[in-house]
Amino acid sequence: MVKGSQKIVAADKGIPIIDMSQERSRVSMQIVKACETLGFFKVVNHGFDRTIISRMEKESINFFAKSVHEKKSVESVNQPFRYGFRDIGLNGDSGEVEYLLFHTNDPAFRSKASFRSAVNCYIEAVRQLAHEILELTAEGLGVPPHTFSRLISSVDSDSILRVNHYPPSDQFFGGATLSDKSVSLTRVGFGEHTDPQILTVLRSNGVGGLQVSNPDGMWVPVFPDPSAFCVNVGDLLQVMTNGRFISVRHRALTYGKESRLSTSFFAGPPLQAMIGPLQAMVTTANQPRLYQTFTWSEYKKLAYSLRLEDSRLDMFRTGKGLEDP
Ligand SMILES: C=C1C[C@]23C[C@@]1(O)CC[C@H]2[C@@]12CC[C@H](O)[C@@](C)(C(=O)O1)[C@H]2[C@@H]3C(=O)O
Ligand SMILES: O=C(O)CCC(=O)C(=O)O
Ligand SMILES: [Fe+2]
Repeated sequence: MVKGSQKIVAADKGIPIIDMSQERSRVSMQIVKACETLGFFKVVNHGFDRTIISRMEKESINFFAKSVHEKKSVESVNQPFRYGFRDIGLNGDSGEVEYLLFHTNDPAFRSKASFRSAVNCYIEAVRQLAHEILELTAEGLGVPPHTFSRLISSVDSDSILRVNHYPPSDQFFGGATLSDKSVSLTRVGFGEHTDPQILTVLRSNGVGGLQVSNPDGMWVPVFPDPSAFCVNVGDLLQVMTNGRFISVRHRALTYGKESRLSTSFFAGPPLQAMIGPLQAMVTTANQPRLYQTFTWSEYKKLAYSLRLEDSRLDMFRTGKGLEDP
């Protein structure tokens, strides 16, 4: 069931599509604007090696076509990095989705060498793309270029790769099937949430399902474009920009006749990194400091103790006790 009365507007309405082959200063200005207005944009002409994408997609399709027993056997001991089926997180969330989660510094899983190699190559390439987007973001904001990117390029950065597979609506994993006429064909694949990290870089096959919430409170379906990457601001970037950027709420629905495959890279900092509003974002009386400073480890622990749809950032607003000295 899809709950809530939030209206849905036309696909891609208000979603910026940024051509990365333009002059650098234009790209960086457009990125900043997109992060301020929606917290979400697509990038095209990004230079990502297409063979890396197609290998990753082919291996993922082969993997998800296996039996559940085989899929479960890839599990590493390194929880929560695993194969998951319907359950999301550890606090009772679920959806019409199965997935693989890897820590990018140790994507250890028991699968064939060609899949492991495809995953490793993809991680390196998508990390570089995230790095480039974060440098452009810093340039657009007029802060030192490595302000954000250094956090994700450190050897101990805590980034995650997630591969999601959403079944077509006639093959839902749980509950009623198409033969039950009273059942809606639209289900929640991945419930509404924000991503806790700095930045997410996502791509999908040509099947739709992703929706983002716009500032008018409408859901905007994201038109699927396998040649583009979708980028969304995460909670930490909202904090570092002192609320100037929006950590966008988003969800994935499943309603089509075909399987949807999405691959997301969640760019996170090292666990002990201190995260707080940048000085440059808190200078004037018009921009009072909105958030406390905390470590990513503290924030992550809180995020993982809550439900998917919970707003965690509110707990780190200033004026909530625990102020910085
Ligand atoms: C319900 C949850 C799943 C999640 C951990 C959490 O407790 C809240 C944040 C969720 C999320 C959303 C973005 C990513 O998909 C994810 C891997 C992340 O870092 O935070 C998931 C977590 C998860 O699936 O374990
Ligand atoms: O599959 C998608 O398009 C969205 C998935 C997502 O939001 C996530 O994995 O955090
Ligand atoms: Fe997400």
